Amino acid sequence: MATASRTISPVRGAGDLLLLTGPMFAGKSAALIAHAATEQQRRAGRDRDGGDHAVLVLKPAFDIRDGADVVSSRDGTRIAARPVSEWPVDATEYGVVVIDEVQFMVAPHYRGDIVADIRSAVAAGCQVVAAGLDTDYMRRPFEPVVRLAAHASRHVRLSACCHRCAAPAAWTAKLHETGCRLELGSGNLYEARCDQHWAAPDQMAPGLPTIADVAS
Ligand SMILES: Nc1ncnc2c1ncn2[C@@H]1O[C@H](COP(=O)(O)OP(=O)(O)O)[C@@H](O)[C@H]1O
Ligand SMILES: Cc1cn([C@H]2C[C@H](O)[C@@H](COP(=O)(O)O)O2)c(=O)[nH]c1=O
Repeated sequence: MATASRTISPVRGAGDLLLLTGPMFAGKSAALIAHAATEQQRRAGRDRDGGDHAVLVLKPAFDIRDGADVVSSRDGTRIAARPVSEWPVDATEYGVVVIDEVQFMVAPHYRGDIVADIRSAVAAGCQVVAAGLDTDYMRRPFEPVVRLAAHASRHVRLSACCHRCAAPAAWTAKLHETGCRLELGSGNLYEARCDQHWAAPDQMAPGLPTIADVAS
């Protein structure tokens, strides 16, 4: 007697886009990694190829902050990722495509239009999860992220804790002006700030204690 095939691969339903935004330190990468890991586990047991073509994790090749081929969160979690500077031709072979730091996917770091690329993947049936900063250190919108919001079936805006008072922080502040809008960095150059404590680099109050200073 013939046994029924255990699975069909790749599993393909209706595509959709989940967008995760917020300032730095808000947990965007942590949420993205958790989502990718859950989908990898769920689909590994279900897909005929053991999940090899289940989840594709992408990051901009420009972002080498924590290693070229990994997405990592400040909470210590990490996941292997493919660095890209254009949309990969095999992306639609995957059921789920997860993308971190989508604000960097613009010229000269990315060839093409990331919003159009993601929309094509969704139209082809991929579940896309994208994370990125919605605003820069001057609170100016990051264009691809704001455009993506118009196409997201779900949009979750996360907040961080203000580095100055621990209140919910919607903004990122840059500690000194360098003249670069796109500049890799972490706590050395940026802080999460609430409405009360956000300031442009040239307006930074010197000597203001951080929550770390207050706690120690
Ligand atoms: N000011 C802060 N506000 C919130 N979380 C912080 C802060 N500073 C450090 N963290 C840590 O950073 C983690 C989130 O980091 P990460 O996932 O890298 O965020 P994002 O990708 O949004 O920058 C939190 O779970 C927490 O452990
Ligand atoms: C505000 C701001 C940030 N960046 C850079 C700094 C980091 O390398 C990333 C954000 O990483 P995270 O995972 O969200 O912490 O973006 C920038 O280039 N320009 C900015 O205005």
